[in-house]
Order: sequence, then C-alpha cells, then structure tokens
Amino acid sequence: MADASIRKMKTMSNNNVMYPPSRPGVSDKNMVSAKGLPLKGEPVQIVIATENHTFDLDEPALEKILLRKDVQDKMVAIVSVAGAFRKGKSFLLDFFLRYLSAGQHMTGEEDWLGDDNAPLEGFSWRGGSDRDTTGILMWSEPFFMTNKNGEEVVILLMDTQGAFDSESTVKDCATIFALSTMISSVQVFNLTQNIQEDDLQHLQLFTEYGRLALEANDNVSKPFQTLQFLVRDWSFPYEAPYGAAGGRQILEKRLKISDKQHPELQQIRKHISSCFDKISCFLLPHPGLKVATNPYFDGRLKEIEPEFLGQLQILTPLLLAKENIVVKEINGQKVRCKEMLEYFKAYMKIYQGEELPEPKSMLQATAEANNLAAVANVKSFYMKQMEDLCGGDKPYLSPEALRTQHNRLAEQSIDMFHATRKMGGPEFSLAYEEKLKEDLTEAFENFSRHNDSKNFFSATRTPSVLFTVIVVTYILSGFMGMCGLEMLANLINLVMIIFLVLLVAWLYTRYSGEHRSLSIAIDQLADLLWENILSQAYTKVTERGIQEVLRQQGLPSTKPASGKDKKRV
Ligand SMILES: Nc1nc2c(ncn2[C@@H]2O[C@H](COP(=O)(O)OP(=O)(O)OP(=O)(O)O)[C@@H](O)[C@H]2O)c(=O)[nH]1
Ligand SMILES: [Mg+2]
Repeated sequence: MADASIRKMKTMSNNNVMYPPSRPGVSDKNMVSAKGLPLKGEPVQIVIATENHTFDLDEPALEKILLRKDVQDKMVAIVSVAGAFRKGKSFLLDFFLRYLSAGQHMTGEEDWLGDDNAPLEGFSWRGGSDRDTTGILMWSEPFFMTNKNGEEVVILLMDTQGAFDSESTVKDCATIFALSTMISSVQVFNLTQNIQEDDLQHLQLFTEYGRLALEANDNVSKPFQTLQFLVRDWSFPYEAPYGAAGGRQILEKRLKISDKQHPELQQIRKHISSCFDKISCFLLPHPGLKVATNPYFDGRLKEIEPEFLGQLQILTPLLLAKENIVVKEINGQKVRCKEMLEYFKAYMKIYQGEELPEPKSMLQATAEANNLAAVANVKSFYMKQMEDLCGGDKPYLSPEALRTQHNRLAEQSIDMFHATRKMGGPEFSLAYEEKLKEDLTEAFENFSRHNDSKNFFSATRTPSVLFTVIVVTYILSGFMGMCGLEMLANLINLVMIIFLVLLVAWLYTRYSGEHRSLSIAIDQLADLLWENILSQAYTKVTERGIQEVLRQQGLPSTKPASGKDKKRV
C-alpha cells in the first residue's frame, strides 16, 4: 500500500501536471466498489523491476497472498493482462475487479458495472504517454468461486509491466511476458486496432522464451493454457463484428496456415498454436474520446461509450464466470495456491540465472546471424583450400611452404569476409573478424600438426630415439664389461632393457590404439631425449663430418664465426 502511494507520488512528480495522476485507488480510504460496497484489497508489487534490468521477487508479499489459511489449499486460477505499454491493461483489470467483487454478492445476471459516477479504482491506471505499471502486481484479495465442476477455486488477478516502452530492453519485455504466461491460467494479450504480424512475431519470441525456461521441448504437450487476444479500439465492425464471434473470424484469418504462405509465416503460426491449449480473440470497440484523450477522466461510466461497456459486459464473464474460469494446471495437474508459490519462485530463479540465452532485438539478432554466416562461409573456403593443399591423403609439404600458403589464404579469407554484405555495420563486424582470424590460426596449427605427422623422420622419431639408446647402451655395457666394470655394465644393461620394454610397449600402443596416454608419455620422453641430447650430438657429428670432407677437399671451413671472429669481420 505504501509502495503504491510512493509510486503515485513519483509518477506525479516525474511527469508534468499536464498528466493525470495515477489512480491506484488503494490509497483512498473511501474506495468503494461499483455496488457501493468497499473494494477490498490493494495491488501488491510481487515482481520488482530493478534499475539494472533484472527482476526481483518479493517473496513475503507473495506468501501473504498465497499462503493465507483460507487460500493455500484451494485450486488457483490466475488471470493476467500483458502487452504493449499505455494500452489500457490496468484500466481493463479494474473492471475485472468490479466484476469479481460484485460477484461475491451477486445472485444472478446483474449489472455489475454499477454506479455511473463512481471513479474506476483498483490497479493503478492513468492517461499520458509515459509508462505506469512496472514489474508484476497481484491483487491482494483473492476471490472465491465454485466452478462448474464444483471445485472451490481462488481467482487472482495479475497486472504486468507494458512491453516496448523506451526504458525496457527486449529481455525485460520477454521476461515479463514469458513469466506472466507461465504463471497465469489465462493470459490476455492486449493489442490495439488489429492483430499485426509484428504482434505475432513478438508473441512467438516471448512464448519461446517461456517455453525454453520450462524445458518443455517435447513438442507434444502444450506449455501454456489459455491465450485471449484482446483487440482494443476495433474500427472495422462492418468487416468483423465486435465481440467473440468477430474475434474468431479475425483470429482464423490471422492464424491460418496455407501451403502458399512463406515458410517463415507458417512457422510463426505453428509455433503459437503449439504453445497454448486454447486460443481465442475478442474485439472491443473504442471507449470514446473522453477515455482516450481527457486528462481528467477518472473512469466513471457515464463518460465511457455504452457500446464499449456493453462488450465489456460480455468479455468479462467470458473470462471470469464460474462456468468459464480456467484452473491453473502444470503438467496436466491442477495447482493449489501453496504449490503456485513454489512454481513462482522456481520460474523466477530461471530468469535470474544465466542459463537462458538473451533475447535480442530483431536487428541485433539478424546482424549476428549475418556475421556468423559470413564467418562460416569464409572458414569453409579456407578449409577446402587447405585440405586440397595438405589434407588427409596429400603428401608432406615443407613447413615454410605451408605457412606461405596459409598467409595467402588467410589474407584472401579476410578480404572475402569484408566483401560479404552484413547487417550491423563495420564496428559490429569487428568482433567477428577477430574470431575469424583466431579460428584460421587454430585451423592452421591443426593442419601444421597433421602435416608434420606425415614427415617420415618426425613420425619415426620415437622408435629411432629408443632404438639409438638401446644400441648405445648395448655397446657401452659391452665396453664396460671388457674393462672389468661389471657393476656399471649391469646398470647400463638395465637401462637398455627398460628402453627395450618401452620400444615394445610403444609399438603395441601404436598397433592396437589402446593405452594412448602411455604412448603419449613415451613420445614425450623420446622428444626430451632428442631435443636435449641426441639432436645436439647428431648436429655435432654431422658438422664434424662436413668439416672433415671440406678439409680433405682443401675448401675453407663453414664453421660459424665466433664472437671474436665476428668482430674481426
Ligand atoms: N483508446 C483507448 N484508450 C483506453 C482504452 N482503455 C483505457 N484507455 C486509456 O488508456 C490510458 C492508459 O491506461 P492504463 O490502463 O494505465 O494503460 P496500461 O496498458 O496499463 O499502461 P502501462 O501500465 O504504462 O503499461 C488511459 O488514459 C485510459 O483511459 C481503450 O480501450 N482504448
Ligand atoms: Mg498499467
């Protein structure tokens, strides 16, 4: 209640006096329902929108509603209204409140709209172009009803933050819509004037975000229950009449799938149909200019067009009458209030966590897709060229030649990436270009390794090293034996046997493909011996051999100049 008052004051101070004040009603002590009875309850902020674009659940506030003694064990029906901002969602919910509070005292088909001069109160609503509702609010007072199956049901009303205002990101809008769709048994999708293709696209994006959170990807069970398209200010009653029948007509037209349609359009429609158990539509007339443009309009009936009120009297029972109310079900099980609290907490956690991908704006998503496709295309060009050069069955290529070819192809690939038309501009593409360069370098390293493995000498390095050690130790042990150094000879013999065993083990692992870690360890040992001892000895021996040949031929030595010599030169 205090929050609502603070919010009211904020709205008034943020926006000029030109704007009408919020009408939370709750702060008015003398708030009365249409029938003259006090409207019990207040809007409670249960999901709070924070400044850093995250949402927090006010658990104690929600517990206060759902864990009330007379409520917690009863089945629950949650009706939510969601859609773009400033389109009369909260205003509509206040009529739902009137219906439900009058229903507690109604005996039959009475006029629940009530007094012509009573201001409309309940959830905060107001005129003006800036957003009003933030996060998610729930009416504190549950309404009790016995449905057509004789089950006692608690009805809760939920108001949501409007989508597409200038302060919310795509993720914010998707989170509120998805969360309210997951929580509610009836989601009213509030639109104005028509059902447009972009409305369907947003619905697809938001419901997919919700479906992802539920992990209901089996495509068999439908993740959500009832979706009620509500078209406000319907201006073509001569084409489709106001109300449910006209709604059905328009919905059929908009959700029709035909073979002639582009697959993308078909896919949107299939997706929406696969998400909800029941989809319907209702066309509401314009409520009149006073409602839409008068800043001092406070919701009294006498200023609203009778045609609008007439249709409202049809729509409201369609959603809230005991024969129509939809009990919340999850996985085919009817849910009680106290269970709903747990679901609420669990769903909230998913949206607060990191595991869901971030929904993006259409341009950003398209630009990302463009750039990724360009990277993939260029990479496949590079891979194909390199495969032709040094792939699987191609012979060994000198590392220098391979690097030259790589440099040439990498340059060509980057040029190709630049030349590909991509959305998002050069700055956006920069990160993808960097990634492409990294990928090409990594691919080149793999090609190089593969090429090296084709080199006979590097392929036979391990057995050669092991064999050399065996021969040297054999000769050495013989020599030591001849010198009478039996102990040393035995020790060297032991080393020889160890290396013999290593050689056999290496041959076995290479032949069988088993114990690969042992093979890698032996390779590493061989590399170590080669790099630290044998290669140096080998270089020295070959160098000395060359010098000897040159000396015999009477040619000058090719020995590298020492520090002193260099100075002299
Ligand atoms: N044209 C038109 N205006 C309406 C209708 N219903 C309510 N309004 C007006 O729309 C304005 C906004 O009403 P709200 O109920 O605060 O709208 P909202 O969708 O909750 O707005 P946010 O909370 O900002 O998302 C008010 O001035 C209402 O008088 C309708 O059916 N058609
Ligand atoms: Mg609102």
